[in-house]
Amino acid sequence: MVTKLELLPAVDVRDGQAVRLVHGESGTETSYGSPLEAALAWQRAGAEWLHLVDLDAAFGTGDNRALIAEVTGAMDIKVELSGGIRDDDTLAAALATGCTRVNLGTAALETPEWVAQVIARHGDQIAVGLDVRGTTLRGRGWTRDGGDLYETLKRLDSEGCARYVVTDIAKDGTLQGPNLELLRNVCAATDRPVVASGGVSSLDDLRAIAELVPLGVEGSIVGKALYAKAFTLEEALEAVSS
Ligand SMILES: O=C(O)c1ccccc1N[C@@H]1O[C@H](COP(=O)(O)O)[C@@H](O)[C@H]1O
Repeated sequence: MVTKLELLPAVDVRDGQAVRLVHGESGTETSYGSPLEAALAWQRAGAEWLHLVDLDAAFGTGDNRALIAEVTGAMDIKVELSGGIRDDDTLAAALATGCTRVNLGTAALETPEWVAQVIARHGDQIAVGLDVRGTTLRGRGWTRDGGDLYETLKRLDSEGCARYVVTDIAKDGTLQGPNLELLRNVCAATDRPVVASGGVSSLDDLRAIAELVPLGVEGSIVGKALYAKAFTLEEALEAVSS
């Protein structure tokens, strides 16, 4: 149980570049250069976590596996890895990078038996990404519906899932503020820690998410706001430090 909100600066990789998308839609990329440089910059700024995403693997347009392994290997901080981790081979490759945990999206919707097995086998190293539009989960690069958020949450809870990364797709990459109501509702539906994702635009947004720590929000992913220089990571860490 954390008392202070953890921040996870994001590095999303597409075609070898660090990018940000709007609503997670392919084709909306803004490029921010080298993923390794971005990750090292967040580490130098004091991050304790990195949220590293292979977008090509998530979209099914190839993968950046070697680069993701290079970036993870270069980090002294904890790494949460996601995108395209859907079977034994991709999970083994992800865990072999030395990452702290992986975040499963599509697999939790399409191959629930496999996900139950890997939760049982790997425990805290497995998080599930609940990527939602309204209360409908989306998989395969957020292009396909994958069932009801709360039914899936109930199933995953019963299987022992350690934590959830909750993304409001409508907010992601928009700088429109987080969906606090969604976070409150998910926290009310599970006793597992929740990592918030999508929409952070200001230090006040982070303070508002930090107020949900007593409800079960453990961390927040921060992406576009950092790349757009709405604030620095140092300022963000300071804002949630008490
Ligand atoms: O992070 C994004 O912007 C994003 C956009 C579109 C698809 C996925 C995205 N991110 C991460 O990918 C995993 C899902 O990958 P998969 O379904 O397991 O292959 C998701 O949890 C997000 O962390």
